[in-house]
Amino acid sequence: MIEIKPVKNIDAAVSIPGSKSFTHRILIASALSDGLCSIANMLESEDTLLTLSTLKQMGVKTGKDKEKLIIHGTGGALKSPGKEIHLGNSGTSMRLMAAVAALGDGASVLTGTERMKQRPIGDLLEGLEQMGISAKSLNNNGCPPIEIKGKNIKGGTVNLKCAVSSQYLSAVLLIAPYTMQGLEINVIQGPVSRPYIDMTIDIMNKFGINVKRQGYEKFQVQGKQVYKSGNYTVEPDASNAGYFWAAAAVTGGRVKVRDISAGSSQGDLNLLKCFENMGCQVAREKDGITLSGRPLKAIDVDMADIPDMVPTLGVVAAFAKGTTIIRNVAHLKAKECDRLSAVAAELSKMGIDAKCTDDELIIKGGNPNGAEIETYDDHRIAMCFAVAGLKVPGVYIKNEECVNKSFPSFWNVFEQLYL
Ligand SMILES: O=C(O)C1=C[C@@H](OP(=O)(O)O)[C@@H](O)[C@H](O)C1
Ligand SMILES: C=C(OP(=O)(O)O)C(=O)O
Repeated sequence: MIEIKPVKNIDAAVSIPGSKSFTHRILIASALSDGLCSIANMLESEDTLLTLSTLKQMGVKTGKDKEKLIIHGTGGALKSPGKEIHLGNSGTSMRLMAAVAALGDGASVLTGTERMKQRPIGDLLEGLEQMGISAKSLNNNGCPPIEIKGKNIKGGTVNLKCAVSSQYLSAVLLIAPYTMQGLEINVIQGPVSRPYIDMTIDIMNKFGINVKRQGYEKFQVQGKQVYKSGNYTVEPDASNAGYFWAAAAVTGGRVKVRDISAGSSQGDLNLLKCFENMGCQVAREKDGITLSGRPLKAIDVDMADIPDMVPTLGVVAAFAKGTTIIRNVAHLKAKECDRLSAVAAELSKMGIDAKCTDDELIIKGGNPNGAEIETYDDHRIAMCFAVAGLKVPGVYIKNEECVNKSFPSFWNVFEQLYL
């Protein structure tokens, strides 16, 4: 357990490690590419290392060139690992690698933590089956462990439900170039978390693959193609930058996150718009983005597209004047923990009137008190409640090492707020 000490007059500039979502995608596209790829500034965290080690177990060779990771592309010819693959509680690894495993030469079994065994994947398995892949939930409950058997994937038309997770669509898109007939994907529910689909297509384009699309409803990719190898640099993680802008918002200070660009396809940058609507000032510059805190007022906001920023905004809302309503976020119940209940419970411990419905979080701003915060083994709960402790004495974060999932250096960067 770690105690967070309050701090006044924050005026800091911080650097954030590479994006988790881009790292997963670049690792996969590189592994399936036609030659040598180099990756600079990749995120080395629990989750991204799970994706990398799974690729290695599927026969992908890697090396190092100074700080860069080198990946020898396989052209899409993967071998099946021959033993169960553990993907921890990394939903992105589980969903994306479920599709990639179909390129293996035999069966692959993917599993994870007890929580992962409760996180749904059935709609993706149905989609994979429509492409001619055998995809089974081994406990017949639409959750991991799963068994995938593919090889020469037929492709064709897939009707995909993406009301629970956009990762199902990203997964199917990423292997679409490796199908025989190409793929036409019709999204028949959702999608939630839409910017992650744009990020997937962004990476596919950078690796030389064209995706035809009609909004978020229909996607077409030609078959029998291979990703082009090249050199890639991972941009800083916008979701993890959010905690540092939140620190400025809550304390009335100023924090610059270096090297993050307002033009990025990372949807979580839209958290900044929420903070502006709450009264903060944002300067989007060439070398980074700075947020200056001001007196906060409540907002009414739809966060379906940026689920990972809900806990962050929830904590900031506890310090705002009025009642904040965060709408259309049912998918938060299927994350590392049930994040709607977790945020409401921990804010309540801090003396804040906070409650959730099936798809909303409702927070009445006030004067939070200190508390021992339960983190539910969820990195984002640990990081966003740490922000509250910058303003309120007596905030303790339990199991603080759970930040390793996406941001192992979080506590070191956090300390820079005290300099
Ligand atoms: O594709 C991705 O990289 C992600 C998609 C989102 O999940 P959902 O689409 O399940 O909401 C997000 O919560 C997760 O952290 C990363
Ligand atoms: C939901 C998250 O990750 P994943 O789905 O990859 O476990 C997250 O990082 O907040």
